[in-house]
Amino acid sequence: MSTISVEAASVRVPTAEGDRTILFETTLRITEHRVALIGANGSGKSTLARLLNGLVEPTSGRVVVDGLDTMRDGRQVRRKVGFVFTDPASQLVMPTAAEDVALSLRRTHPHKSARLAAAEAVLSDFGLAGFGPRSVHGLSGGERQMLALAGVLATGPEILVADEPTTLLDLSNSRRIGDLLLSLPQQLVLVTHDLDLAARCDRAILVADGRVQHDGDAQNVVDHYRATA
Ligand SMILES: Nc1ncnc2c1ncn2[C@@H]1O[C@H](COP(=O)(O)OP(=O)(O)OP(=O)(O)O)[C@@H](O)[C@H]1O
Repeated sequence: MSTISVEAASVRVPTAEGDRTILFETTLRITEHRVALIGANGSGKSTLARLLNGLVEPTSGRVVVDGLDTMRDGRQVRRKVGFVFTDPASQLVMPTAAEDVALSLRRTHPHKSARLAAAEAVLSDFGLAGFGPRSVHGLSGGERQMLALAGVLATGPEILVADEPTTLLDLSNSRRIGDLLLSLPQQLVLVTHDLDLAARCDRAILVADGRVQHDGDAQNVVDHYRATA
């Protein structure tokens, strides 16, 4: 597994009332396979998750993934750390399912015909066999989320950061995607309000008011959150 180091990182953002700190000086070392970020709405989970692949840059401190600094080595970090958004519409940019996955395969498959064939294989791996020609807009929420996940994983990331990837899904799709995420060989950092899913991770980090409030064995942290929320 990779080592993700958050070193005294804080995030401040400008607001109409002046600068506001949304993540206070935070230090974490993540080496576990599956780590959940949990906590109330607006506590800072997404901000922390976005720091890990450079989508958000620390105002002070730094974030280092296997020796790569997210600010200095942003491109390499983003190649290593894939990010799945809550709303798949944020990342499905091509008209059809096959073209969308093919876009992720540009680097590994420079020739178009081989790329489209590889995209069909990826779709099939994710239970979307035959979906290639379909418009991404005509897919169900679960199918779209699966496609977004397939597209990110097709880029070959070593680490996957997923920000509430099951929130928009019905019970059955949310279970399906949750199970899939936890079964991935990649290291996973999962922002979630699904505490049962969080408890199945190797470690959970509870964020409250821009600070890490509790950190450790996932079941213990989830139990603590349930008892105190
Ligand atoms: N760019 C920004 N400018 C101003 N405020 C921001 C910005 N990004 C985040 N915030 C604020 O920082 C706080 C933490 O946001 P964040 O999205 O990290 O929370 P979260 O724990 O992921 O919440 P949720 O569970 O609701 O998704 C919120 O109050 C949010 O409004």
